[in-house]
Amino acid sequence: MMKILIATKNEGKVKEFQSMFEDLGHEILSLTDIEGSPDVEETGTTFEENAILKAETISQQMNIPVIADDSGLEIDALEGKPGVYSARYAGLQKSDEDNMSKVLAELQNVPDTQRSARFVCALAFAMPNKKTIVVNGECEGKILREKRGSKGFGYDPIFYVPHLNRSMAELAKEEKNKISHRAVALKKLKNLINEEDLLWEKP
Ligand SMILES: O=c1nc[nH]c2c1ncn2[C@H]1C[C@H](O)[C@@H](COP(=O)(O)OP(=O)(O)OP(=O)(O)O)O1
Ligand SMILES: [Mg+2]
Repeated sequence: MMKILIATKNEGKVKEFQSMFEDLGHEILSLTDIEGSPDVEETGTTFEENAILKAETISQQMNIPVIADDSGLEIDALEGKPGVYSARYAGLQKSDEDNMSKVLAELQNVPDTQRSARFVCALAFAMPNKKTIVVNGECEGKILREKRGSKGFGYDPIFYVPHLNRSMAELAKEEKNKISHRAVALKKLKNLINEEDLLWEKP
């Protein structure tokens, strides 16, 4: 078993990573376990840039392998917004409720046929003295007219998953962790890590 540090302070992400790494039997730590850990400023303009920034900063500081996740919601009717600014869309207090209210208000007059959106996730895996690996995942859906469900985190209650006919917040965690942008990206990362024998024993 290995300890893997996820460079995030988002409890929702931590839970999902813990659950998705269960099969490999690794212990998942996050910045919420480390007192006084720094908040890495997300100065990038793409998910990839921010994921690399978070992973490399923490990996260099702690001298251990680190995975960072930068993710968000792209809404076509808003030309891709909130995008990389998803967490702070309604302000620096980073409130999921305020962010969802802002999106719902902005889409009030947008018809059902034009409410397409996707969750996007970039994962960066930074190791001391090795080249950082970056992978991406997406999950397509539509923005609902009101919140539905109470599972998950972030924008999940207003994100409708057409092929499951439920909102992301109505899915059991096992269901979300099969189809989410984060799950798609993590699967690619696990494959790369195994292929290149980078870190941990093969499952
Ligand atoms: O599966 C998801 N379900 C719903 N919403 C989601 C999801 N994945 C990302 N999101 C939203 C939450 C937040 O508004 C933004 C991530 O922002 P992002 O900067 O990557 O994360 P964060 O600031 O919460 O934590 P941290 O930077 O410490 O990892 O996208
Ligand atoms: Mg952030």
